[in-house]
Amino acid sequence: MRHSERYCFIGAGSMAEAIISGMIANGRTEPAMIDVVIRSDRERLLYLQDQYHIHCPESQEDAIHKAGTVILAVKPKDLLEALQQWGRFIHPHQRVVSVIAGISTSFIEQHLTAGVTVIRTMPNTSSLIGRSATALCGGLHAEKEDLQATQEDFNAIGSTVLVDEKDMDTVTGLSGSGPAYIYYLVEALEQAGVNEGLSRSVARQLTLQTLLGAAHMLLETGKDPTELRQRVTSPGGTTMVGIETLSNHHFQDALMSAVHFARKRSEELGSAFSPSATK
Ligand SMILES: NC(=O)C1=CN([C@@H]2O[C@H](COP(=O)(O)OP(=O)(O)OC[C@H]3O[C@@H](n4cnc5c(N)ncnc54)[C@H](OP(=O)(O)O)[C@@H]3O)[C@@H](O)[C@H]2O)C=CC1
Ligand SMILES: O=C(O)[C@@H]1CCC=N1
Repeated sequence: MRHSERYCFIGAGSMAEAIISGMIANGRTEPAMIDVVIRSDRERLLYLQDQYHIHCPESQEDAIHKAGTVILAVKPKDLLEALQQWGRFIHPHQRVVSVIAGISTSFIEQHLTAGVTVIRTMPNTSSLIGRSATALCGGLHAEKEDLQATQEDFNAIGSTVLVDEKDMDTVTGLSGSGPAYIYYLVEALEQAGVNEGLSRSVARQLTLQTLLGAAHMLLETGKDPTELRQRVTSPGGTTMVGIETLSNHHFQDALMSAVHFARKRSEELGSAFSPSATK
């Protein structure tokens, strides 16, 4: 016997909600097939049940036990407690999918019954609207069908790519945290427009459509970003001055450092949870 179609989320925060919302909206599963296990925040559970009409389990232990896929969606610092609290209800016929930054599949495997399939993923909050960029890798017991099924789950909320586990920290620094870098950029562009005299609503509309248009240009033309940038940059024109100014402020270095240090932070989060940590 392999997996049931039920999903059980351990953790009811922003990432759990983003995935639940995306999976329901995209028809990957039905609200009645989803349970959420909480630590203490009953109001949050009631909110999710009200908002998404997800299942209301009689017992949290049962909800975990009956699921085919158990999704670990707690903060790294809460993982050990969550595994100690709920891990004993997880059995080897289930698939455990972690969305937790920094934590290795081997650490999770070590704290579950021997043989449980563990998949490590790194989605992002754009899951909420079906636009996540998710990378994933399998642990020791993950078979091709487990990776395929998890890819199908996450394809319902965006795109997926399989990577080696050694690359998961980089992925976390790039596309896990990435939406925040883009929002930061948008804040600055919008504010720049306001500083130069535009109304906030006009500045926002122009910024967002520029962002959207550039993303679609990259996706739909398949052209290299350097080529597309050069096409905007007329010799002696405005863009040239803008790009020079960004370069003088080490704009690209700043982004590369952001990804580098976010990756290191992901590694640090994980190093507190090495597989040798006591069971
Ligand atoms: N936010 C993001 O953009 C992304 C986050 N992630 C990863 O997703 C994970 C969750 O992040 P996020 O959703 O932002 O965090 P939140 O703090 O929003 O949610 C964490 C949830 O876990 C619950 N929780 C903690 N301990 C337990 C427990 N023992 N049993 C059941 N539930 C428990 C918390 O409940 P309570 O409120 O009671 O503490 C809370 O509902 C993190 O590991 C993060 O690395 C991955 C990709 C992107
Ligand atoms: O900031 C964090 O730690 C999480 C992981 C990736 C995005 N948010």
